[in-house]
Amino acid sequence: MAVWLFPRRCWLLRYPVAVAHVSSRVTSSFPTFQEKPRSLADLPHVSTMELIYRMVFQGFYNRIHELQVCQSKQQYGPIYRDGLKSVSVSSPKLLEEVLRKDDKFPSRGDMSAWKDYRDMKGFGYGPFTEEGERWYSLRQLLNKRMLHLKSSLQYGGTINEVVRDFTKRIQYLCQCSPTGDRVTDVANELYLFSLESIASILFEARLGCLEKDIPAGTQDFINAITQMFKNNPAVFIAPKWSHNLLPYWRRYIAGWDGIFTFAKGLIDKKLEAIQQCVETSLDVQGEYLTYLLSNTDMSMKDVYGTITELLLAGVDTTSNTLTWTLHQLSRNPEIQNRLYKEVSTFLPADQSPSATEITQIPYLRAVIKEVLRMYPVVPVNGRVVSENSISVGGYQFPKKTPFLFCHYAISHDEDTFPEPFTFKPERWLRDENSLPAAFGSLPFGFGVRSCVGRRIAELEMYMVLVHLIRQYEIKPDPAMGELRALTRTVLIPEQPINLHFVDRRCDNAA
Ligand code: HEM
Repeated sequence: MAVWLFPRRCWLLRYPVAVAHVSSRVTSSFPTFQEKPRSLADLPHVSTMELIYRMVFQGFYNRIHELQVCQSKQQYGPIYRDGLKSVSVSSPKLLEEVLRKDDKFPSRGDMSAWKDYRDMKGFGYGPFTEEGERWYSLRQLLNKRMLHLKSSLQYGGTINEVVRDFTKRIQYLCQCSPTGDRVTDVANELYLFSLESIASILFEARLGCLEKDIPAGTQDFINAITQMFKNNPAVFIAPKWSHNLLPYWRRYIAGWDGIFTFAKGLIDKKLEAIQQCVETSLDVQGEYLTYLLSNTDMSMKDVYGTITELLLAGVDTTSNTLTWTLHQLSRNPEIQNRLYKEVSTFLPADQSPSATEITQIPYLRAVIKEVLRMYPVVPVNGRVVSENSISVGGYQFPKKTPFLFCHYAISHDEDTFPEPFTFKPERWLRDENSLPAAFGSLPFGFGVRSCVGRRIAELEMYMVLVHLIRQYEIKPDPAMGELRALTRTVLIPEQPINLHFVDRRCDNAA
């Protein structure tokens, strides 16, 4: 069967992706710009059978990012049809071509699986699911209090408080460990941090994720998110008629139920508090949720949809990026040391740095940029360009062609990033003219539909890193071997990561 599906190409798959030559120079059927534009039909394409074989029998279902590298860089070139009716794009130049021709109200494509749940249960759409002019108005509203640098800095105090509790928790976990410095499953701890942090901004309330015992409702919510994301790819890929026949749909719906029940409970509680203030003529105090709730254009069902989507988007993304960061720093002591020195130079010791100070440390920013290049937390993204037919890479595409952006393959392109599998924050420190191509790594997306939480995510990540690095030297677990990534909608570590947090104030820190 393998021979039938991959007549002359299957040898490629025997090489581990991490060491394979990855270069956008592999442009087998890529036309030069002098040629007459070709059409969709001229593109190299993956058959649906091949895709199924790769996903199911070769196990790429969980490693879609690796499949991007195999298919786009080694087999089909930087633009091809991917077996699901989309056009895959995997070079910085082609990505730029598509994004610069994007619609006024960009669309990521079919979100019907997410919409179906909201329609079934009577919830409104949030920034992910909303489209067209309604999406645009919603984004205008959300951007004001979240995306603009000045407005995001106002959350510095809230995040600092959560970070302080997180470092206390790390200290407690270390003390409980047999060696006095070990934290097991760091990803889980960072997940709790990210959830506590984004919830404290959105709901203006603490959830208790960083306490010794996590409240039961919070744990149910965490489990519900995991369940929804785990079943999400199957729901997107499988035809609608199969939903009620196979178990994934039931699990998917149960996951969403848990997510919305939790978010709705917190929103309703806040609303009650606001109503009490109004009834007793007290000033209504608050930040994000209060701002949305007091916006008369938003119905309650839209508030539920919006806050829930913000909450969802703000947890796995930040926590996984932080997990990969600590993993890389533990494996690269010289980089960690440089970061420690720079942080110590920029910030006065033993003082909680302000949000403004923290966003101005070049090496800290470079470390996060490099982590997001190596592990783009959203490894696949897309656009459907509906307004005009467009030409990309010398091919002419009709309106409504769905494009899939292979961000993992793009940010591992050898021509843009020499030694793409090596962690080198210095890449991002050069002067503006010699920085890597702008579209080589776009972890937060591009344009008006890019990540609304970017500023908050950066602030959270910088703050927690500064606190950790000032207090601890982070060392790897010697028992841990190579660590691969899995695609679970976002890019996650394949196995739990344990780390040693050696207190710098003790003599045993190197
Ligand atoms: C490391 C952290 C994060 C990364 C790498 C990240 C990345 C992304 C990416 C790639 C997109 C799609 C952009 C596009 O299509 O062009 C996106 C969208 C989005 N992100 Fe983030 N994100 C992060 C954190 C957050 C946080 C903390 C929040 C919430 C406060 C958030 C909320 C959203 C929302 C609501 C959207 C949809 C925007 C829209 O469609 O209008 N993200 N993010």
